[in-house]
Amino acid sequence: MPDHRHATAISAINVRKTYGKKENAFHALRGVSLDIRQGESVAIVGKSGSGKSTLMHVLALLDSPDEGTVLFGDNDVSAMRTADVNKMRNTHYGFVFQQFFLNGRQSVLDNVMLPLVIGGMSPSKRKQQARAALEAVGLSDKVKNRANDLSGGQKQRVVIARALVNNPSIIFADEPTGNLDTQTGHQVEQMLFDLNKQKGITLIVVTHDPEFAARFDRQIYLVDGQIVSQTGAAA
Ligand SMILES: Nc1ncnc2c1ncn2[C@@H]1O[C@H](COP(=O)(O)OP(=O)(O)OP(=O)(O)O)[C@@H](O)[C@H]1O
Repeated sequence: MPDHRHATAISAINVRKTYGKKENAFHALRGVSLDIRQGESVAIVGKSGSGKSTLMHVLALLDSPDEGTVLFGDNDVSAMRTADVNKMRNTHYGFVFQQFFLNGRQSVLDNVMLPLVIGGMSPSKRKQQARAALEAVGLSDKVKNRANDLSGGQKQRVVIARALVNNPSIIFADEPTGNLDTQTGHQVEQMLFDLNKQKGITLIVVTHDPEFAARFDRQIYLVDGQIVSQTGAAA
């Protein structure tokens, strides 16, 4: 068996991203290169406007760079067709993003099943997988509740269950504890690290919180769209 523990999960090579044109152009990423190993936990940190979310979106294949490339394993994403990129993202990635809201009027189960509906899985199989994901985040008793009728921390656990439901190899999270009180935030943090350590899921997180960032294998600091330093045991 090949040893995948130190294999590269994602690479960015000289990635540049500019918003707007001419005198309104804003260079959000100015030549970012990095490798993230399978099973690694990485925090992307930096001031507001430094390019954290832009980098996350590019790595997560939700946005494409203007220059440079992203590799997912051995796949050069810039050479792939959009439909294949979408399929790869849907199969391998899980998202804990604030802009991917839950549908408050739908049941918890329906919300968690959504990525599998998009992936075309059969109804009985997707129900089974969604229940397993909800069990993993301790919400088996809320399967039938409307998502609106949950606390903030429970909602975030539903979002994590939805991120987990396709058994992803990577989870991307943008400020996953941003709207939560300290104690609930710590529970959500712990849940993400447990998935990283126990299931070997690569974890890539944007955060403003220095204490949270310090718990990752590596911290990547962005200033004005460039990586200025990397710290941590894995740096
Ligand atoms: N769609 C867009 N159009 C124009 N400018 C944009 C767009 N998206 C982001 N920007 C600009 O690019 C820069 C980087 O934005 P980004 O969201 O990546 O920063 P961030 O480090 O995640 O910030 P925050 O911590 O405030 O979320 C910012 O100055 C922002 O104004």
